[in-house]
Order: sequence, then structure tokens, then C-alpha cells
Amino acid sequence: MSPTNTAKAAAESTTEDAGPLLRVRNLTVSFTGRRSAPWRRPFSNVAVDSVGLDIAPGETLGLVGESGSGKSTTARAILRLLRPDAGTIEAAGFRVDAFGRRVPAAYRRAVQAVFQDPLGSLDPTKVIGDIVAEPLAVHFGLRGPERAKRVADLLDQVGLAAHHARRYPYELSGGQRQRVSIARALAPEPRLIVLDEPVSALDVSVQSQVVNLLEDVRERTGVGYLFVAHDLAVVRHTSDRIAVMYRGRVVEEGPADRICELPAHPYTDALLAAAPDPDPARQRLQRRRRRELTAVAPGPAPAPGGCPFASRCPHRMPVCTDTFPDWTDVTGGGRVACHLHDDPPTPEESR
Ligand SMILES: Nc1ncnc2c1ncn2[C@@H]1O[C@H](COP(=O)(O)OP(=O)(O)OP(=O)(O)O)[C@@H](O)[C@H]1O
Repeated sequence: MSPTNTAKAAAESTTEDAGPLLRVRNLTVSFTGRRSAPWRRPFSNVAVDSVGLDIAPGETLGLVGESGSGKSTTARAILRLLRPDAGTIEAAGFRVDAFGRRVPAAYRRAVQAVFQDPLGSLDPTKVIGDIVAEPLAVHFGLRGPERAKRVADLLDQVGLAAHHARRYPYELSGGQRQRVSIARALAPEPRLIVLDEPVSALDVSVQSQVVNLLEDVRERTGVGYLFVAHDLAVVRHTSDRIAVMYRGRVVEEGPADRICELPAHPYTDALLAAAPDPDPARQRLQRRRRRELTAVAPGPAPAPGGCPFASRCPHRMPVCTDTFPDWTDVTGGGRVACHLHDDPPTPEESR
């Protein structure tokens, strides 16, 4: 077998049901180019830096962080909409980073996506029935009445009546359009769905309906989710585990309850303080946390390789600006990359 064929076989070989649904290690993605006129200076921006993520079959991992933290870039690398600079991505049994120019149809089938803006991601020239039917024709070769029956079934699964099949995307509400995106993603019977801010563009009342629908779908089909959101409140009740990103790095990960009740990283704390909470006692606590966070003047920008949160951190120490912390296990599950939690040196190390 030629090297090209060996690489191709490695990329396309599946190990269905063996191992994790998603395993990302040391993922690094940078964008390079030139700024616009008149200066046209070149730039290189590391958007995702040494990221590691895991999702077990049927599990939901919430990926949270503020705007620009690299969540969508991570999601796009997993979907193979962009090519990473370094790192490995194993998803649904495929070695995604080993794909060449052509992404295998079997991977496109196994890993689907739902994006924030359903109007932008649904073809405006097609009726809903045709939009949902397309993956059925491409992946299963379904035609005629069999396909029409499956489309009606998928629309029913996402809570849309059959007559919606004859409507165009612009004739539906935002929540209904997002239901169509979910039906289309479900059509190829995927193992993993990447949800990139799936409810951020919806009214709050509609958000909870769509979140409940996603939960129903997961229970019924056993699909796993990577649920990308900037708001911890959105992912805390939908995710089994949460990974928190800041400026391209994952700084904490662990079980959703532990992350939201006992955050270990000061940035997770800051995100929680910013998340709306209906409980008055928690609101008081959040106000106090916000005061603590804003009482500290921003420090100098961290050196490359330092903790990216150092300049904003209310607990920063000199070591934070120079050195990215090692991972430390957290009581209650998960781990944190923060010098506040550094393990004490072993007797050998301190000698
Ligand atoms: N095509 C691109 N060209 C240049 N820089 C980019 C590109 N896409 C993203 N970036 C940069 O990469 C960084 C991470 O962006 P990304 O969209 O992944 O963040 P995010 O956490 O998903 O934020 P948001 O929630 O606002 O989408 C940002 O600094 C962004 O400006």
C-alpha cells in the first residue's frame, strides 16, 4: 500500500463503539494573514492552544467561555471545516486530523452540526421537506414515499407538524427554524452533534424549549453532544461535564454540578458571577463575587506561555504571568490549570 493510501486508510478506518466518541489532544489552530490597508502588516493569531477534550458515547460536554475564547474554532476543527496546525482529533472512530483534502462521507454522516443562525444555515430556496430530505438521499439513498415518510417522522420528532414540510425557512419562527436544523442533523443518524451556540439567537422562553428538545433527542437516540455556549447558565443543566476556555486554552474541566457549585478556576468563578440566577441568595453571592473581581486593577499582559487570565485574575501571583500551570485534580471531579491549586512539590522535587 502506498503512503498516501496508508494515510487514507488510517483516516477512514473506524473503530465504531470502541473507545471515546470524541478525543482531542493538544489541538492548536492559528490564523495568519495580512491586516487590511493601508498598513497590510502580517498577523498570526493562535486561536486555540493545546486543547484537550473527551466525550463518551451519549454524553454532553459543554464548552463555555466568553467571546473570542476559541470555542467555535475548536468546533470547526472537529467538524473539519478547518485544518488544525497540530494535535490529534479522534471522533466517532475517525482520525480527523489525518484526513486529506477530501473528508469521507461516512464522517460527515457520523458527525453533524447545528449552528447559531438557522436562517443562515438553511437554504432559503428550498422548502423544509427538501432540506430534511437531502441527507436521507445522500447517505441512505432514500427516495419517494419512503423518504417522505421519514421526513414527516423527523419533523414529528422535533415537534413540527407535517405541513411545515411545504414551508420555506423565512416562513418559520426562529425556534421552528432551529427545530428544522436539528431534524436535518438527526436525519443521517449521527453519533455526535456539534451544537455551536444553538440557542443564543432565540428568545429566552424558546431557548428552554429547544434545550428540552435536545435533551429528549439525546435520551431517545443516544447521540452525544459538544454543546458550545458563552453562557454557563445555558450548559449547566444540559451537560454532564463542562470544559471552560479562556483565550484559546481550556483552564478547567469537570462534572457540570461541581464546576457550577464549586468552581476551582478564578475565570470559571467570573463566568458564574456573570450568569443570571433566579435565586436571591445566589444573586447576593454573585454581586459580591463581581465586586471582588472588579476591585482588582488589570495587571500586565501575560508573557507567551503564561496563564492567559493572569492580567484579570484577582488572585494572580508572579508565577502566573510567566508559566501556564500544570493540571491539578479537583475534589469532586475534573481538573484545573491554575497555580492557586498547584500540587505541593514532592519530597524528591523539593530536595
Ligand atoms: N477566520 C478567522 N481569521 C482570523 N481570525 C479568526 C478567524 N476566526 C476566528 N478568529 C479569531 O480566533 C479567535 C477565537 O475565535 P472563535 O470564534 O473561535 O471564538 P469563540 O469563543 O467561538 O467566540 P464567539 O462566541 O464570539 O464566536 C478570536 O480571536 C477570533 O478573532
